[in-house]
Amino acid sequence: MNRSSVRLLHALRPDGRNLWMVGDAKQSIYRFRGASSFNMARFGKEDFANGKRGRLKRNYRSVPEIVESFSSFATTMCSGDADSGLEAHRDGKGQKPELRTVQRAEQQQVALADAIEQLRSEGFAYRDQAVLCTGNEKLSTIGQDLERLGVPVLFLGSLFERAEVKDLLALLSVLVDRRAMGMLRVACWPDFTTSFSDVAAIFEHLRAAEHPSGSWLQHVDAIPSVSDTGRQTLSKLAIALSGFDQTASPWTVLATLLLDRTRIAARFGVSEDLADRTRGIAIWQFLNFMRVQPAGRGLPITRMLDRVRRLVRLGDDRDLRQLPAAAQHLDAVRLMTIHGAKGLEFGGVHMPGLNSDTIPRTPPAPPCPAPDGMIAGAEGSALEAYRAGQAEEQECLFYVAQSRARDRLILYAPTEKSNGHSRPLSPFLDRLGSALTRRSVVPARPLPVAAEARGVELVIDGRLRFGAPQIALYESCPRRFFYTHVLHVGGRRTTTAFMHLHEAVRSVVEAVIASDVPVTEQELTDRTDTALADEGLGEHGYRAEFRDLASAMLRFFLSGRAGAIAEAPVAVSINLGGEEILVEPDEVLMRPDGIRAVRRVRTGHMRSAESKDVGAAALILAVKQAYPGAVAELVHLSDGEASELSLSDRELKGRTDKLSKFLGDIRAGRFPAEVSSRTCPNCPAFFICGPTPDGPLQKKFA
Ligand SMILES: Nc1ncnc2c1ncn2[C@@H]1O[C@H](COP(=O)(O)OP(=O)(O)OP(=O)(O)O)[C@@H](O)[C@H]1O
Repeated sequence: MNRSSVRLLHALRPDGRNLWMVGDAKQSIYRFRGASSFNMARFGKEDFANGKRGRLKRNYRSVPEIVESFSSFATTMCSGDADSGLEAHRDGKGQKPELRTVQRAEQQQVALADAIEQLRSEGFAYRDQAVLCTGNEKLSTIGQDLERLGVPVLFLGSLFERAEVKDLLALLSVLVDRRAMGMLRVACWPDFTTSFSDVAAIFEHLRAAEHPSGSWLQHVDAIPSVSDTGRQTLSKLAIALSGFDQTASPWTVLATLLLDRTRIAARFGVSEDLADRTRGIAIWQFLNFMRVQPAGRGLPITRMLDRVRRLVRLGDDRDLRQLPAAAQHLDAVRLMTIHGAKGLEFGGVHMPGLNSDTIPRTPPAPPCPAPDGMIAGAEGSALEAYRAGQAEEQECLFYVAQSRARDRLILYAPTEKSNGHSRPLSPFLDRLGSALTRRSVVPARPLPVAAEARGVELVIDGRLRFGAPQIALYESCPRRFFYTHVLHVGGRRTTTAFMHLHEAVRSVVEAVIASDVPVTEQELTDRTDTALADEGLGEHGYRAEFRDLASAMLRFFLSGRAGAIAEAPVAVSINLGGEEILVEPDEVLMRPDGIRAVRRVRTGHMRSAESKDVGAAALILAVKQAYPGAVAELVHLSDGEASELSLSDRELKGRTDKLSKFLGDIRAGRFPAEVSSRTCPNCPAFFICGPTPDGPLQKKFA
């Protein structure tokens, strides 16, 4: 119930006669669409005066032990009161809710799988058990872990992040990507298994000369250093894709490939394995998505891929997460968000992650809060109202989750962080009173490692050598670093006009640094215009705005050089345990105050971690080594700011140790992905990120 629904009711029935409303303030979890317990509280008073009010006190669903647990919690909730408890209608022969603690996070999923099997042996079918979490990302990980542990789950998750769908996206991308990075995944398909060294040979071949996208498949004999088996498999792939090129329709390509030219769809169709059935459903859902694509200009596959990125970035793929009704009969554990489970009930409910950093969660302040005083019934500023509402909703979520359980409720929490420090339990647990039993469990088996988390068998000839910005990328996502700087396939693909603007500014900056004579105002204007035109922005609808932006950035750049003497920047090589980090300052200035500044110039904005990351540490180390007494500066032209880097000795030591560790991890082939639904859709490797082909990969860096 939100304010709009109250107003609508008012318009329909101003006097409130014959209106009947039922609600549970303790289950108000729809704040994001304006529903709150406040609306319920005033419904029969202010909104429709003189309403009669009653309380429903009997719970028919759960065993008394579980009712006692959430009722005791309810009496302490913001939206509850001393009379919030319920009486159980069922007989009291049930089991108390349990908290099962494990030491480390990865043991939690094993404990969960063990408990699911235990309940099954007690007579609760998989389909009568649910795992509830607050968010889809967590569910996705749990779902994959449970499948690896042999527990069938009913959960699609984000369709485009599912392995079998990514496999298909990667295959389609091979037709439109000149560098064919999708081969990394296609080479892992049972139908087209290709060794890592053969895939690396394809990448090498495509880098050496320009080939129209996908055309190389018709000439596999021309690729040097591919093994005979590799050639045979690639010919099979060429036959499977024959007749299709970069202009093909994605639906036709996949329907033909899956149904006519391979046994892939048939295999999923006849498989008895529940995980295969879910994969089949995901592919069916994906094909349906592809069949109807909005009209537009450009290559259909590229357009579809761009649309997928957009949908995931905006979280607009929600409809595609829904399982079709036909899947509901499958005997598999339900994985749901608490929001998704509202209104449902299960014999056994499992709730992992009962830690203080998970529930209650304190979300960051909203970027655009409602104006103060706008939220009816709220006290304090808009931000305080937001915080209070969030705190209330976290309690409600926990209440809803518990009250889904008919017979068994099992909660889980790890007690140790990955660094060995203790990980506090959720404060909500203490509010369940004596209704909760607690025990710590030690699962007998380990969690099997996921295919994509396995290391890469990297054979490195000589030492490692990376630039400072490259190693900084390893810090933000080791997997992206692997694609970009080890395999050299992850470069930027689609460039926007805005990116061209930055390229134009960059080229003027480089020209200014390279030139010995100071630049006049007129020259700067001319150079800016030429650079913008070279980048294809001369006729752009926003050319005037782009020109203003470029001029402001370049003026700021020149103002930083005023009165300083520019020296030729030299690259500095830092040796770390025999490996090498190369730092190339953009410019070195002797300032009028006699201080030398070694500067890194970027056209964009400064990222929040940039002044403290390992790239910054490498710049400081380079300055210490080659320019004693100088200061290191990060210049960001979009911010109009130059910031001097300062790391305490302790911080610098920490970052240096980190740099050494990263180099060690790279040598050992460790490239875990830093998965985030916010940043991943922007990554060039979004569609291919995952497992790598079998076999060793030879590399030489220095
Ligand atoms: N009078 C009754 N006698 C026996 N069982 C009942 C009765 N009313 C409801 N139940 C059972 O209790 C359970 C909960 O009922 P229902 O789903 O209608 O409640 P609810 O208030 O909508 O629950 P929630 O809001 O928590 O999802 C169901 O299994 C239902 O069959």
